[in-house]
Amino acid sequence: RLKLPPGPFPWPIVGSLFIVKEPLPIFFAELGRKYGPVVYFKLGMVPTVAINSAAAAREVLKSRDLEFASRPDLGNLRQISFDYNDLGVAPYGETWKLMRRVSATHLFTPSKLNTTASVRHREVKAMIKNILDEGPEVVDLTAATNAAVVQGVVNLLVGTDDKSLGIDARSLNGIFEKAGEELLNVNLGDLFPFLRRLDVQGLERKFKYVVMPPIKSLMEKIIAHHKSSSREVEDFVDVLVNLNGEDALTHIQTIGLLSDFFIAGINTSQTSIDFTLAELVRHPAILSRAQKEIDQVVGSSRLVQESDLPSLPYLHAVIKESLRLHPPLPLLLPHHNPAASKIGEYDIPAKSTIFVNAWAIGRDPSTWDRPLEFVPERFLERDVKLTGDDFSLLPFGAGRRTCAGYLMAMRMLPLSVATVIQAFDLATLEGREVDMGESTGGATRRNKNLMVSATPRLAKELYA
Ligand code: HEM
Repeated sequence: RLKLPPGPFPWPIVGSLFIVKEPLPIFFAELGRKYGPVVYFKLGMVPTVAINSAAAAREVLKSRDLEFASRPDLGNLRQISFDYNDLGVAPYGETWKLMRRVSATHLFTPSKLNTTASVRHREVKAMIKNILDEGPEVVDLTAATNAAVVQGVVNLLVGTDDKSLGIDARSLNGIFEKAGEELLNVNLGDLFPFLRRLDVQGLERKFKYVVMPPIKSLMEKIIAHHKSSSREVEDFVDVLVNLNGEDALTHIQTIGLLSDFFIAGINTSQTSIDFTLAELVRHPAILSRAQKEIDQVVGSSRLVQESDLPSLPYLHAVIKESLRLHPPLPLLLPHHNPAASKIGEYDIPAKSTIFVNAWAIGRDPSTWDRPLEFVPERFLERDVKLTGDDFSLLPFGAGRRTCAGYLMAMRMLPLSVATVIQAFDLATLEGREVDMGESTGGATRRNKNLMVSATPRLAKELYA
């Protein structure tokens, strides 16, 4: 007899579907308070486990990492990944290993990232120019930073600054945003496998015939352009089309990997910059301490550079605190165990979907003192790394499926925040508080754009 983790009663066929409430991270945390850190339930017919403690997360992502390193086979994911010819949602196996190796050895190495630092510096300059042009009294900081992130990531990936490409970053991002929205639709075939082949809602047909063709043809245009021209700074496509030997990717794998980077890299970066700036605007003393640190290390005659980042420990503490409270992917990406496994004393049936609740773990009162308060100082006293070796802080996940873009994200995020606060004194608009309302599910976003006053702090020529 299996010893399953505790959880709500599984009704035949529907399981616990009727008690599920959005937002899922909060719902799973509530289940955790009732049943314990490892909760078992059925979403429709699918065995599902919610992990709400650092100790249980350590077991899933470290001790039994290999057993839980796959992803569930979901209809929408299959379509968006060109039939799992990708990295982010491919099952654990040979394609995933190839994609991961290519990403780790050819794209996200420190030396490769150094060669593209100029692209990121250009984009943060665009960010502060956007803010200056709008300010100083009323600035939509979310819009200004989001636009620069899109431009920056897209330039790093496909080099849209190369005018002969004839594609602009915003419209390219637009087609991925649409695909991202479609991804959020619950596919009944995933919950009730006997419906799978029928595609009763037509979601998979929509992906196949409406959503994916424009993505595929744009990616094909971009790849063809890169094969016949070169750029000053090598972008990701340049690297991918020149791979050879055992690292060479097929045409569809190149498209799948690039699409992953668009989907995984843009929203997460925008959300984390936006939340961090919102917390700083809400906490003027913390903002001022972070600005002082930058002033001391960088001065005011030049803008902060990526090479300055290691000398800014308080800035890093601010970033960690923001990611602790507001992980952009609060449930990571779903994990999956193809074979039966265990977590602690409990049996986990084969083919379960595992949600690691990074949101709840980051707010766990048994780990964090004053868990709901924004206190960056806690990370000056306690060195907790973001790379998943401390399982109480998991914004990037951990183990084999940890974020592939971590090194790039941890350049873009601190650089963007540091440049904005070095260049501007930010304050809430008179009489208004920062609205921290968020919609959270698979991914989190603040509901309202961050409106602030932004008074320049540096000489005019630095904003040009
Ligand atoms: C602050 C920004 C970011 C955060 C918080 C973040 C967070 C995450 C998380 C939580 C996962 C899932 C880990 C798991 O399932 O265990 C993930 C996976 C991934 N991320 Fe990120 N990410 C960020 C930025 C980026 C960027 C900039 C890129 C690339 C351009 C990227 C590419 C990926 C990919 C490809 C995966 C799938 C890895 C796999 O399944 O093997 N991410 N990320």
